[in-house]
Amino acid sequence: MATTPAHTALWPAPLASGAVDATVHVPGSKSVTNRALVLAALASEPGWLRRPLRSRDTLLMAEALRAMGVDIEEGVGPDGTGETWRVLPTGLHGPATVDVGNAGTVMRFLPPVAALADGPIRFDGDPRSYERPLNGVIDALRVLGARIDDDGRGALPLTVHGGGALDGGPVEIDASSSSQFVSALLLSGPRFNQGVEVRHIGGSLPSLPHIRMTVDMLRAVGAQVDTPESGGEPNVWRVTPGALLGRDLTIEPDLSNAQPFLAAALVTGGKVVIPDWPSRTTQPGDRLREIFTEMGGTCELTEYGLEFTGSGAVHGIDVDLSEVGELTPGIAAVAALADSPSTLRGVAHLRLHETDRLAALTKEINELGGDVTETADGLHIRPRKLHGGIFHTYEDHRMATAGAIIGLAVGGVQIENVATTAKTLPDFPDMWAGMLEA
Ligand SMILES: O=C(O)C1=C[C@@H](OP(=O)(O)O)[C@@H](O)[C@H](O)C1
Ligand SMILES: C=C(OP(=O)(O)O)C(=O)O
Repeated sequence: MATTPAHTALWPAPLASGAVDATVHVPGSKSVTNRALVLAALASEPGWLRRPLRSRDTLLMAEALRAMGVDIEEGVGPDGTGETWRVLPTGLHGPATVDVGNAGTVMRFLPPVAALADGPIRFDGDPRSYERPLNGVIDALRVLGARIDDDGRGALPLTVHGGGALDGGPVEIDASSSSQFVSALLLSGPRFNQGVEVRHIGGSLPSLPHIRMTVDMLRAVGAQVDTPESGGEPNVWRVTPGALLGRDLTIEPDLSNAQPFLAAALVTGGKVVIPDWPSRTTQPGDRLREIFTEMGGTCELTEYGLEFTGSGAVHGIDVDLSEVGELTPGIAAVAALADSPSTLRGVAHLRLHETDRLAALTKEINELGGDVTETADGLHIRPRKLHGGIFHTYEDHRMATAGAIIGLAVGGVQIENVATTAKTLPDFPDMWAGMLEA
């Protein structure tokens, strides 16, 4: 059960005075930015990231790579159009210390990179990072030839004793607690002497679109990857050793961070346009077009972006979210305001995210008068008339944005520590106010 944290600053979530009608420019994807940084750091030539996300998770990733010797210059692009990061992969060096904060992508993607460095890399992070599973990465790296000092719990803190190279080869892991274990091994795989063959042997694997994102981005920088989808065995991914190209990559908007704004259109019966919504993407947030349509909206994807319109009615939904777990808090918030019950399934692994999201959503929605129960792998949400109160966020950015969605429709909701949105969307309070003023 999530315990109630001490109150920090309270942010009065704005109540919508009517239907929203806004265009919201959403910053770059966390998942794409952090993969792009890792791949550029492992490449054999310089690369560029255009419109990267600047948030706690991505700045921690950049800082960690810099600590290992990678040169990352942040600036404005050659054509003057927005922010561009230039990555100069100048070798991976230790000793170094990496602060992972509470970023799953940093704590999972970087130990394999550290194994390629020429000295010890110490990993530490927020208290919650000690509780998030890392055993799949630690055990696999040992099988692949790395030396790691940890305290035996399969979690942070730890030191990877980089030896300048790693054998690589075949490895079996149970990635049912996080798809990031698979992504982590694949991302560095081209740089292992024998490449890598990752075989998942546990229960069902969550967040498959994020593994597809890893594979697509590896292929885009020249790696050869065999996957279950490309005719390989189920649950087996193979990466051939080889040099990676430096690319000039424009980062897509973060579609999971578009979620609260789309939800605002849904719950107020308004309209929100998200420019630059990609026509083809591996981001899980793309599933919102279908999920929020089933919950009462309509959407149109044009060359300009996504236009999403609420009908005024909000319906409950019965949905398996195993592929798109990070969307759960926002869907739960909308479901709490719906005209019929919802069942959200397939997301037991959310107990291991920034906080135990199933416990936290249940507790916080119920404290506003809701009727939510936890199941083994999700939530039952029976909408009831809600009232104001403090919505605790447990240092979870998606709890904060979920609370803001409820606050649009329920007066007197106060979000504790809205600043925690800085993990992936530092401008959230201003963007939210801007949407309501538009
Ligand atoms: O690889 C990624 O970028 C992510 C994978 C998913 O992790 P899990 O598989 O641990 O849920 C997702 O929830 C997280 O927000 C980002
Ligand atoms: C689970 C999430 O993050 P992380 O990358 O820290 O796992 C998330 O952003 O919802």
